[in-house]
Amino acid sequence: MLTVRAPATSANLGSGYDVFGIALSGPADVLRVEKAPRTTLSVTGAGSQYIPEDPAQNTVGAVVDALDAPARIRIDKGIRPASGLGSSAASAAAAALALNELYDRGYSREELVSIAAKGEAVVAGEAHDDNVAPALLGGFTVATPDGVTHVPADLQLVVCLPDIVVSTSDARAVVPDGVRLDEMVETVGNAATLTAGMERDDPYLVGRGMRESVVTPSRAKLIDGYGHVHDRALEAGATGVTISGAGPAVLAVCPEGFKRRVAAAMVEGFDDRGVEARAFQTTVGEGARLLDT
Ligand SMILES: Nc1ncnc2c1ncn2[C@@H]1O[C@H](COP(=O)(O)OP(=O)(O)O)[C@@H](O)[C@H]1O
Ligand SMILES: N[C@@H](CCOP(=O)(O)O)C(=O)O
Repeated sequence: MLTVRAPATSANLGSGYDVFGIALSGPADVLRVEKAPRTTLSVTGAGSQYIPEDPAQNTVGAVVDALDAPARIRIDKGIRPASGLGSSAASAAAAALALNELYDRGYSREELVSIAAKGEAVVAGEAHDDNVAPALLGGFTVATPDGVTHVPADLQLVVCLPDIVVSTSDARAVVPDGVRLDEMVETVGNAATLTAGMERDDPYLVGRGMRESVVTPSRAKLIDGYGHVHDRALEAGATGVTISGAGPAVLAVCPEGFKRRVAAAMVEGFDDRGVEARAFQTTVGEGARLLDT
C-alpha cells in the first residue's frame, strides 16, 4: 500500500487566469492506494458527502484509466470541494503520483500534470492544468499549452474560506467572452509584475501583480461580502487580495508577521456580512509527496 499527500492549490492569482497556480502548505488530501483487480473508491473527510465514489464521476477515476492502474483507493479529504482551493485537483494529483509509483509507470512529475488534468476534465468539462501543476510540482507554476514552468517561491499567505459553495463550472459561466485592448495591456503588466515578484519572493510585487479587472469582478458577485473582505484584508496589511481559483475562497498575500491580523480581519469581514468563514494561515508549499506508512 502507498500513501500520498497532495496539497490545496490556489489558481489564477488574479492576473493569471487559467495559467498561474501556487501550492499551499495546507490543507491537503491524503490518498491510500493498493493494487486491485478492479477500481473501488471510498471517500471520507471534508465535504465527502458531496463527492461521488463512482470512479467514472470522480477525478481519480480518469487518472486510473490514463495509467491503466486499477486499485483500491481511499481518499481522506482535507480540502472541501467547490472551495476554490483545488480540491478535485488535489485528489487527481495524488492519484497520479501514487499510481505511477504503485505500477512503476516511470512518468516524470511534469508528465503526470497532463495525466492528472484528465481528472479535472471530468468535473470541469475541460482539462485545465493550473491546479494540478502546482499540486504535483509545488511552488508557483505557469501552465500553458506549451508546458509548465515552475518557480520555487517563499511567500506568506492567508486563505479565507466562507461557508458558501461556488462550483467551478458556475464560476466559469460568468467569465466575459472577450477583453478590450486596454484590459489586456493592464493584465499583461500585472502578470509580469507578479512573476518577477515570485522569482524574488517579494510579497509587494506579487500583491500588486494580482490586480485584474475582467474575470475577478464578474466572479466577485458570486461571493457574498467579497468586496468588504478584500478591503479589510488590505487595511490589515495584506499586499494583495484576490479570489482563489473560481472561489469562494479568498487569497491574501502578506508581509512577514502580518498573517494573524489579516486572517482575523478576513473572518470578521465575512462575519460583518452574515457569512461564516474560516481562515488558513499558510505559505507557498511543496507538491504532492509519498508519506511513510
Ligand atoms: N476527488 C474529488 N475531490 C473533490 N471533488 C471531486 C472529486 N471528484 C469529483 N469531485 C466533484 O468535483 C466538484 C468540485 O470541483 P470544483 O467545483 O472544481 O471545486 P474545487 O475547486 O474545490 O476542486 C464537486 O462536484 C465534486 O463532487
Ligand atoms: N482556472 C480555473 C481554476 C479553478 O480552480 P478551483 O480551485 O476553483 O477549481 C478557474 O478559474 O476556473
